[in-house]
Amino acid sequence: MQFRIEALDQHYGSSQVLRHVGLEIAPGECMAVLGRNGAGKTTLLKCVMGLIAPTSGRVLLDGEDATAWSPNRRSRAGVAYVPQGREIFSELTVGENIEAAARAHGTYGTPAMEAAVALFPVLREMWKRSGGALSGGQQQQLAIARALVTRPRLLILDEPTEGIQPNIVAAIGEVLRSLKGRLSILLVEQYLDFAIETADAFVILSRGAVVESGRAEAMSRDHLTRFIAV
Ligand SMILES: Nc1ncnc2c1ncn2[C@@H]1O[C@H](COP(=O)(O)OP(=O)(O)OP(=O)(O)O)[C@@H](O)[C@H]1O
Repeated sequence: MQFRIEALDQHYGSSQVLRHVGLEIAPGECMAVLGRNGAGKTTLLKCVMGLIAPTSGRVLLDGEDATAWSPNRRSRAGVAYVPQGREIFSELTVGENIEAAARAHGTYGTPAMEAAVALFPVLREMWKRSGGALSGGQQQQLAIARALVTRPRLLILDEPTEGIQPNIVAAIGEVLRSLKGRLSILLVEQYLDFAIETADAFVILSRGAVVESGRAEAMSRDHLTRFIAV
């Protein structure tokens, strides 16, 4: 998907949380958004998904102005969002979580559903367990698979590595890298090594504004660390 944000402003009451944020992701690439706590990263993702309306600015999906679209319409247009904290249905089984998403998007029983599940072998093993019985890392894998079942063309991830054991972080990183080329990824991430291994481009937010952006190969680890070190 061709994805672009133009001059996005967002306020909570009188406090301005996003300031003229602009960015663009080339089809099939991963952009990582870095920034300290409270920089506005989650707010930015919510504006992209349509969960909150920006005060001004535009969100463009394949060149179309989607700023006023509902989250549902964005989802049908190919945007999938994995929020921080994952928000899977913990009362439902792993299979039911996947199948509900697939039914809602017309992919139930299709190769697309099977392919999304196959990316995380643990999900088949745990198919009949309730979502709430999974470890945090397994829940994150379920949340990503559930997003992928919808066949997105833009995948939005809010801190997918947060609080997750290293071997699962590695598995998630491998999956994201394998998806590049087929879909675009907007990744908010505090874990710098993961972002460096995964992203093609970076945007750094500070107090709601983009203070730095560029191709991954042009940004050293030391340079990036300066912006996110507390
Ligand atoms: N619903 C809300 N009402 C008022 N202020 C909010 C609300 N949500 C977030 N904020 C404030 O907006 C600012 C940006 O928050 P946001 O969650 O987007 O930052 P973030 O970069 O994602 O931070 P974190 O890494 O801690 O999640 C913060 O100062 C936060 O306190």
